[in-house]
Amino acid sequence: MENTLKPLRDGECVLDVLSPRSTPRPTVAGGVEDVYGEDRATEDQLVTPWTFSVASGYSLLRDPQYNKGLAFTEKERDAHYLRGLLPPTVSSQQLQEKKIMHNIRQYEVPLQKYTAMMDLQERNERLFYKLLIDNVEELLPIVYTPVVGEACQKYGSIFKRPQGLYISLKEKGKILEVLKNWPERSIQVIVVTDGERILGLGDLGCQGMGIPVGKLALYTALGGVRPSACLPVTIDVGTNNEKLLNDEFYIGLRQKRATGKEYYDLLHEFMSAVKQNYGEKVLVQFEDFANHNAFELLAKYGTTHLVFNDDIQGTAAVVLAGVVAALKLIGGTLPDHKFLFLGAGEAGTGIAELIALEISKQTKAPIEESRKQIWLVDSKGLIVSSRANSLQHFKKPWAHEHEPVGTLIEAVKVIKPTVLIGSSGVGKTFTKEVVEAMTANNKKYTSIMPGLQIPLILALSNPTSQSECTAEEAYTWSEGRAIFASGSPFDPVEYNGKIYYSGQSNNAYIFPGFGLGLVMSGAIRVHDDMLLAASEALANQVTEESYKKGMTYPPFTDIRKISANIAANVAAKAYELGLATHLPRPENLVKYAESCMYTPLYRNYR
Ligand SMILES: NC(=O)C1=CN([C@@H]2O[C@H](COP(=O)(O)OP(=O)(O)OC[C@H]3O[C@@H](n4cnc5c(N)ncnc54)[C@H](OP(=O)(O)O)[C@@H]3O)[C@@H](O)[C@H]2O)C=CC1
Ligand SMILES: CC(=O)C(=O)O
Ligand SMILES: [Mg+2]
Repeated sequence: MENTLKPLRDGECVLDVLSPRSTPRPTVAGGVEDVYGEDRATEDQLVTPWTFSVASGYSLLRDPQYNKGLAFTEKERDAHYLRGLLPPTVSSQQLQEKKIMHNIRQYEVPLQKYTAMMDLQERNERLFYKLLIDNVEELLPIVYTPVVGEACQKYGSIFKRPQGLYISLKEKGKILEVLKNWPERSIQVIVVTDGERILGLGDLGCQGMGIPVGKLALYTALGGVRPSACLPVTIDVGTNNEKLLNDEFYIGLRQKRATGKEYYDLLHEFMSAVKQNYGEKVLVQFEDFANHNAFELLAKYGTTHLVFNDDIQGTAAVVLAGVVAALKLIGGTLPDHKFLFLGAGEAGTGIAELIALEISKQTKAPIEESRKQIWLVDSKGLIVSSRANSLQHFKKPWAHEHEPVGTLIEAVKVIKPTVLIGSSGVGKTFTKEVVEAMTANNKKYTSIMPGLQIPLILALSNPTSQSECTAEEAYTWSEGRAIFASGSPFDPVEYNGKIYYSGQSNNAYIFPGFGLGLVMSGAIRVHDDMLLAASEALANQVTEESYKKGMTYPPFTDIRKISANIAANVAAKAYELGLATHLPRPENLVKYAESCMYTPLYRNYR
């Protein structure tokens, strides 16, 4: 029998274990003798967790990377010791997909659909990705926002098997060894969280793991990065969430969050180990860190590592793309518009800065000038110069000269923005009064040019429960005038006999293609111009059909093509900036991106 052993790590040796296939001896009870004596061991006796790894027979069926279930052909069943381990039927991948989609659709509770998808990922990776790619609009809300939010809240209860690396304070001093415990060696993309700001749900500690797992599933399904090159990581420094600390099923460290030096030392050890283990070209995506750490980590590691903060930078690129695309519907040029944000954290200030950068590029005015048409409201009201001394550093550039304004509704009335962006993480904050005031402010434009649809309202906060308003509220309260998009998806809405479609303004449009562009060009650093390149590529993919529906984003059904275009534009910028190391530059970068993309079709086994 030919057993194909998985590659060993450097310095490892094969233990000459007894294969269960070698001379099994019948026992009195009619079973097979327990050659290791494990079944007879008591809890107090030490035993060795013997294991062997072969890509054939029973273990092949339990290896999600290679398992094909009923799709193993007759020939493969013979060649790989599968006879009798499967029922006689041979299915196609299409039939398997049809069956599982049918089963998933039977579940009424979204979390059941989520666990069904995670179980599939654990069982048959290629089938999981085939489902996700072919049914992206239906399954994205399950493996990603909003359902992944609920999954994180209940992660301890639904936890079955680890899907990523858990690096806690207990691993301090050993992080390089911990990385080596992960079975895959050639990692290209790491998504890491410390669980402190999971979507708009706050501190979920170690249970934030659902986010890197979900984001990386999208890296593969939407961006074509192969699954074995993706590594989800959760850094566990404790949690300040009392509910979790008192939950008997909580899976993380039961302590308050470490801060200051202890926190930064652990993060530094992690970042150093990552570079040492995977090299300079591994992409580290920071995800859902609280803003008191996120900006600092990005600034610190942006000059030494290939890092990217999705919440600050990915969100900025997706929103800029949506606004630029929306100009066809709302009229004017980007510099003509006035922006008001509710929420001045990672997403809010990140978006504001990229919009200001793009305005500066277009007007050739200094960025300080461009910032003046962008206003932000935080939990204490409008950010104005009289507050400058008490503001966090990332808010300071937005402290414009103005009287203090305490509430959003007052700010809408005095600033009179054409674009309103919600990035506060607090649901229901775009009230009827706010949407009506936005609409009234912009009535004069729409009456002069009836073709225009103003205002543009983006309710970015996730999951759906935290959305600043619903699509129905936006359309109804604006009497059908608003262009609306949201971070989590909403179904089409009927208002006054017309169907209104809203887009999903979510960084999921950007990070998979952005990451692919970095990986395929061998980029060593991220540059703001690459974000502008990604944003431009996305805006250019919005079709006439989408515009006709009032949407400022292309459909997710086209996402692989969109990601290839984003990747190509990002890679082109990396080459132009001299930050690409994969030389020579491929001539046709879109074709090259497509050729790099993982496809989930089954492969034939010899
Ligand atoms: N659609 C998408 O692709 C993305 C969506 N998001 C979503 O955006 C939200 C915010 O994320 P992020 O920016 O990282 O979070 P941060 O915690 O960094 O920022 C939140 C901001 O909202 C402000 N805020 C909180 N409550 C209120 C309130 N009641 N009124 C006014 N302002 C308030 C905070 O004010 P203060 O500073 O005074 O505390 C802070 O400025 C989350 O729900 C997240 O899911 C994030 C990234 C991408
Ligand atoms: C989408 C995303 O990254 C967030 O809500 O945090
Ligand atoms: Mg995020």
